[in-house]
Amino acid sequence: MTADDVPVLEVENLSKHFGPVEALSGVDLSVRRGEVLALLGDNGAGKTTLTRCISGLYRATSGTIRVDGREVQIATPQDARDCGIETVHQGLALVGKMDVASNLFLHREIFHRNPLLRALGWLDKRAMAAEATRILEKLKVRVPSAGVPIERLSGGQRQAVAIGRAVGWGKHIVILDEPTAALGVEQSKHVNELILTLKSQGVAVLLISHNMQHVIETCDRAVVLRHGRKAGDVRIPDVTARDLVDLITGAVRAAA
Ligand SMILES: Nc1ncnc2c1ncn2[C@@H]1O[C@H](COP(=O)(O)OP(=O)(O)OP(=O)(O)O)[C@@H](O)[C@H]1O
Repeated sequence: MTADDVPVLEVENLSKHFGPVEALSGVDLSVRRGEVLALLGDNGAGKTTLTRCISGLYRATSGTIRVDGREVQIATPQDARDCGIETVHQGLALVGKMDVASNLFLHREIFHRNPLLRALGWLDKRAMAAEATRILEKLKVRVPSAGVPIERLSGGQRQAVAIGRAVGWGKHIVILDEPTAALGVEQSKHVNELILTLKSQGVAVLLISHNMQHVIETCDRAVVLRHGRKAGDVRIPDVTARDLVDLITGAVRAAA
């Protein structure tokens, strides 16, 4: 087995109960390097609960999570980050008044090289802007400059900056929670292109989406949840958008 055959992220028999509510029951999934896996399901199917267990916001009731073939214990968001898992939540958690570079470096600021200025908490803004520009170029993200405040960017550009922050630090597993939900056609196209760029750079992407066309265009495989259980694990080239909707809803179509 080569390194590329080992899933970078593997979830086995994962369950999460909230009191009597079985939000997830015995769910398995795996994602490989450079693979985009869609996580699909109707409202309440368990998608958010599953990604929260992987990103350390919830503690699973039972089950195993492996990263690069090794079992890991994820009890906090920091544990998930330490394993190389970053999540871009729908709220994005960007600071509107701060510029692109400062947002990319939030909690990872580069301090001034001069020891005195460093001790006073001065940031090396020039180094941060240069590194931010490098990250954005690598991801082919187009923003006017690293110095522009986030509040002046479009929704798609903000999404791209949030994704850049997630993967710009060598993280190799990224969970994207409906990244195009609030975007128009053109902006969604850019975000989908960014997802394909991540794929080409070997990042494993777990994508929650309700947009079947986007799933068909960007994903390699889809895991479908229904009432907290896995209802399907399909290769995208083998299915149509209609097949995916049927798996999500549990509809049984008469044979043609
Ligand atoms: N904190 C909680 N306490 C109790 N029940 C919860 C909690 N979070 C989720 N649930 C329940 O778990 C089930 C799965 O919810 P979840 O939010 O994971 O679904 P989802 O697939 O993400 O739905 P949506 O697409 O609407 O966001 C639902 O029945 C929901 O009511």
